Formats: sequence, C-alpha cells, structure tokens
Amino acid sequence: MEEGCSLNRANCRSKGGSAGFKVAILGAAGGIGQPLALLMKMNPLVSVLHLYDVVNTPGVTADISHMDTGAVVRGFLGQQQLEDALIGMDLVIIPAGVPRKPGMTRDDLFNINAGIVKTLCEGIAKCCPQAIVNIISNPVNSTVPIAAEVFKKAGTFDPKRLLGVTMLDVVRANTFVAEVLGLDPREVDVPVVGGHAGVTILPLLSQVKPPSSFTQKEIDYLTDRIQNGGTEVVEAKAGSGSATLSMAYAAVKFADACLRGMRGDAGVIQCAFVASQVTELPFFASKLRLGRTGVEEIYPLGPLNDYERSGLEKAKKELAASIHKGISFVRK
Ligand SMILES: NC(=O)c1ccc[n+]([C@@H]2O[C@H](COP(=O)([O-])OP(=O)(O)OC[C@H]3O[C@@H](n4cnc5c(N)ncnc54)[C@H](O)[C@@H]3O)[C@@H](O)[C@H]2O)c1
Ligand SMILES: O=C(O)C[C@H](O)C(=O)O
Repeated sequence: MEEGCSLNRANCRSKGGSAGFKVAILGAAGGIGQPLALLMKMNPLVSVLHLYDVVNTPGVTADISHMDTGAVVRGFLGQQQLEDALIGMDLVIIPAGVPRKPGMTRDDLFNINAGIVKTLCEGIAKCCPQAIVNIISNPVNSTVPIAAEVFKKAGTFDPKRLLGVTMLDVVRANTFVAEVLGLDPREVDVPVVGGHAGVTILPLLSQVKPPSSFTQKEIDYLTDRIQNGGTEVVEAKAGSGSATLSMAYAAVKFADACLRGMRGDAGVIQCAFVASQVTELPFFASKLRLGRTGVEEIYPLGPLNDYERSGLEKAKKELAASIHKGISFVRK
C-alpha cells in the first residue's frame, strides 16, 4: 500500500474554510466541464467547487481535488445528487449537454439539450434561487429563454442573475482582429452583440478598441470568421465535438468577471446574452456591467454603421425564432 493511504482521512484536520464564493459546474465531466473545473479550482475567488454530472464525476473530482489551491472540491453523480450539488451555491455554470458534429447547426442540439437545461434549472430554482447562472449549453439563443421560463414558473426569475455565455465570441473576435491589426490580442476589445449562432453573432468592428479602421475586405473576412468560429472548430475536430479548451478559457474569464462583480469590484464590463430592452426582443447579447446582484446595467448598442445595421436586422430575425422556440418549449 502506498504511504499515506493508511492515513485515516477522518483524523485529518478539516480543510478549507477560506472566504470566497461557492461555485457549481453542471456537466463537469465533459469536454468543457473538465478544463473549466481545473481553471475554477485555480481561481482564488472560489472557496467551494461542486462538480456535478451524470457520469464520471468521482474520477474528475478526485483528480482535481489534489491541486494545492484553496477551493474545496466535492463531486456529485447523477440526478439523485443534483440537489446536494446545488444547495448554497452563489454561481452555477452549465456546460451540460451534447455538442455539434460537422453538418449540424446549434439548433439541431435543441431536442436533447432543451430538456437537460430545463431539468437543471428546476433544481436551481428549488435549491439556490439566488445564484447567478451562466448558461453555456447550446443553442444558447434558446436555452437562456428556457431557463428564464423555468424560473418564472417557479417564481424565482431575476433577469439580473441569468446570463448566456457569449464570451467565446468576444475571445475569438479579439484574437482574429488582433491578427489583422498586428496587435497583442490582450490589447484588443471587440464588442460582440446579438446572440450565439451564425448571423446572430454580430461583431461591432466600428467600436473596436483601440480605435481602428478596416477595409471592406477585412470587415467581410472578420465578420465571417467570427460568426463561423464555432463551425471552424467543429469541422477541425471532425466528429469528436466542438470547442472545449477555448470555451473553458472563455467560461472562466466570464465566471471570474461575475465573481469580481459579486465581490463589489467596480467597472466589470462584459458582453452576455440576457433579458434585455436594448432591442424589441426579450433577450439580446450586449455589453453590460456586472455587480453584486449580477447584471447591474445594460449598455445601448452605440452608433452602428450601415453594414452593422443590416447585420442587426438579420440577427434579430433569427434570434426572434430561437427565443420563441425556447419559450414555447417550457410553456407547451
Ligand atoms: N456557449 C458557447 O460558447 C459554447 C461553446 C462550446 C460549446 N458549447 C456547448 O456546451 C455544451 C457541452 O459541450 P461539451 O463539448 O462539453 O460536450 P461533452 O459531451 O463533452 O460534455 C457534456 C457533458 O454534459 C453531461 N451531461 C449530459 N446530460 C447531463 C445532465 N442531464 N446533467 C448533467 N450533465 C449532463 C455529459 O455527461 C457530459 O459530461 C454543448 O451543448 C455545446 O454545444 C457552448
Ligand atoms: O460551435 C459550437 O457548436 C460550439 C460553440 O457554440 C462554439 O461557438 O464554439
């Protein structure tokens, strides 16, 4: 027997207790879930990390729990442990559900993922209705409205606490724009508004920071690459899934922003898909300020050029249908 195995764990001094937030990841054993769990275990703002999935959480939890960082990690396996995974959580991140294969749209995932997100949100409404919820599961343009309807039915809906994660679109946009401009991507900030699928992903290149101008050819290239970044990865992975590593990076960047807002940091601004009055649609992704209670301010779109105005009309048409589909799924 290895040295140390004979140590009775019950005799160990209790671990943890550092101040910080309690975070749950639902779908924690998946392609996104595992690197997301790894990165959240490294986040000093996290004191407790709950890893929930319907498969493989004991192994992932044992593995991650050996990292010598502050967060205490606990694993939860299967529907019967969902409530224990959720009780007391401040932030719940949901990457549960199936990913795309080549030739599929995100909407093709609706039939499976809608039910998964609905069940998980029913658990949140029951066990941690005050938690901030980050939805990653696709199609985000429909799963966020599904979550909202579940919370409305339960009487717990707070639009400030429900956020669809579109951070990967911003991460990609910063990367691709930086490549074109010959800059460090960390110096570039591209607002991406609308939603998270094809033409609903609307980069506002006229508002890039630092202020930059682009040729029409560059605008066409960048818009197409940002809108189809997910498909680029799905095709490169050739049937084994969609973006997982860049998504885990983006999810952690976004979750960290939520936690910094919850801590009371000033000026925490990110884009996300939320209940919104920025357009006539009930949900829309745009720049917003995160604070102690979640979304504290949603910013208007700002001046758009003709190209962006036309993109916005296309985005709104597709978004309206996806939002309606999500709402109808719960109201049916
Ligand atoms: N928002 C975004 O920008 C973005 C980016 C990439 C992927 N995604 C989406 O994230 C989702 C997950 O992608 P992935 O690559 O991690 O997939 P994956 O198949 O590798 O992992 C999904 C995990 O969810 C788990 N799961 C399934 N049903 C569950 C349930 N009822 N409760 C809890 N867990 C459950 C699975 O067991 C699996 O471990 C997909 O829908 C994908 O389209 C979104
Ligand atoms: O493209 C996908 O299906 C996954 C994700 O939404 C992405 O943008 O990478």
